Amino acid sequence: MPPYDSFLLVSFGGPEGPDDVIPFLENVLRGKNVPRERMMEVVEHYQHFGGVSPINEQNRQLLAAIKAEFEESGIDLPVYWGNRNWAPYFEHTLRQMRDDGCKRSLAFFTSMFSSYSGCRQYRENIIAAQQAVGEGAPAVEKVRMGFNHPLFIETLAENLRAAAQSIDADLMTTQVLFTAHSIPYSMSDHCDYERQLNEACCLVAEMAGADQWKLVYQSRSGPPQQPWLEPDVCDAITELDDSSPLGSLVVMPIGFVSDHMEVLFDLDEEAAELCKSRGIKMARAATAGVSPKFVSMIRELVQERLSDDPMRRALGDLGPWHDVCPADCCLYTPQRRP
Ligand SMILES: C=CC1=C(C)c2cc3[nH]c(cc4nc(cc5[nH]c(cc1n2)c(C)c5CCC(=O)O)C(CCC(=O)O)=C4C)c(C)c3C=C
Ligand SMILES: [Fe+2]
Ligand SMILES: [Fe+2]
Repeated sequence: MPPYDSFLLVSFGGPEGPDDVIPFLENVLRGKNVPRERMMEVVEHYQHFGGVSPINEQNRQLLAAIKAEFEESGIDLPVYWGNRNWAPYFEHTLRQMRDDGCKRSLAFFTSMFSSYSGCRQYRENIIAAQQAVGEGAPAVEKVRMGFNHPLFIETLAENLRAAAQSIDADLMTTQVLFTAHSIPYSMSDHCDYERQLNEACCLVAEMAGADQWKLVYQSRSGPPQQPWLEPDVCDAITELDDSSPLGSLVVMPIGFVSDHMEVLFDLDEEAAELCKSRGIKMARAATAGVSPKFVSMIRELVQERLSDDPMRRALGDLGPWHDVCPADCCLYTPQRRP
């Protein structure tokens, strides 16, 4: 194998104007069992913010921060960026990389937890793009999942403490809700999504000194008869507040690496409104975004693959995740509508 000669940021993509919203969502939902009405609801969320998702701008900033971090650490790899659902698409990026002479690339996926969507589907997308580019397309290998990396856990623990401080809440007594994207059981049954999420929540809560926490879900898209991971964040707030008034609440979107539309709408609008109507003081903790420790974690995940050193840093009980996905990693057999 040739040595690694480039870095690829692999992400989701988002619309950059009102006319992009429907074609973007059609890309997202291709092959997924999601009713058209749910898609139209999400169209409204995006249009509410002018049809622009913050995710692309966040990825541009992340890429610039990674480039600077590599330069500072003496890592001599050019950086590239490709998306699943919006430009720059993988095919375009891989073609550019081939033209620039890249043969073998290390990729970071903007998903910290294993699932079809965050692991296997990206690998399938990259294979399809390599086939489309044809002869000379670079090989792409992903770095391991970073859900239990000390620098990820430290970043979130700091953000959790800052959110609690912003509403004068004591984390020893305040309810914390960690949220992640809900997925259908047909997906979660074949991956370690829940196990990794629970581990990361435990580690962040322990490091931040948060005693009362719960993992909940958001952004469910499936038809009502299909089971998806629960409870939903708003149902959880209602239930907890009904059983004993919450007073204050900290919500941390642990399943998302940046403040994109799902965070802005489902948490900063919907959950915040619910809390306001119930007199609950709510703070939403920041995502990892481009915080220096998170960028350093990405650099460390790359550096460990460039060296022969088998050392892999990880906190908790699950150990460092695999460098190379096994054949059955994150399978998904969507139940299609008849
Ligand atoms: C069957 C599973 C999923 C459906 C249906 C689904 C619909 C859907 N998702 C978005 C927007 C985003 N989803 C993101 C992450 C994400 N989505 C799923 C699963 C489904 N989404 C998972 C398991 C994950 C986490 C792993 C990952 O891919 O990141 C993100 C974040 C992406 C990022 O890079 O941060 C967005 C944005 C929409 C609009 C949508 C349809 C209604
Ligand atoms: Fe999603
Ligand atoms: Fe996987």
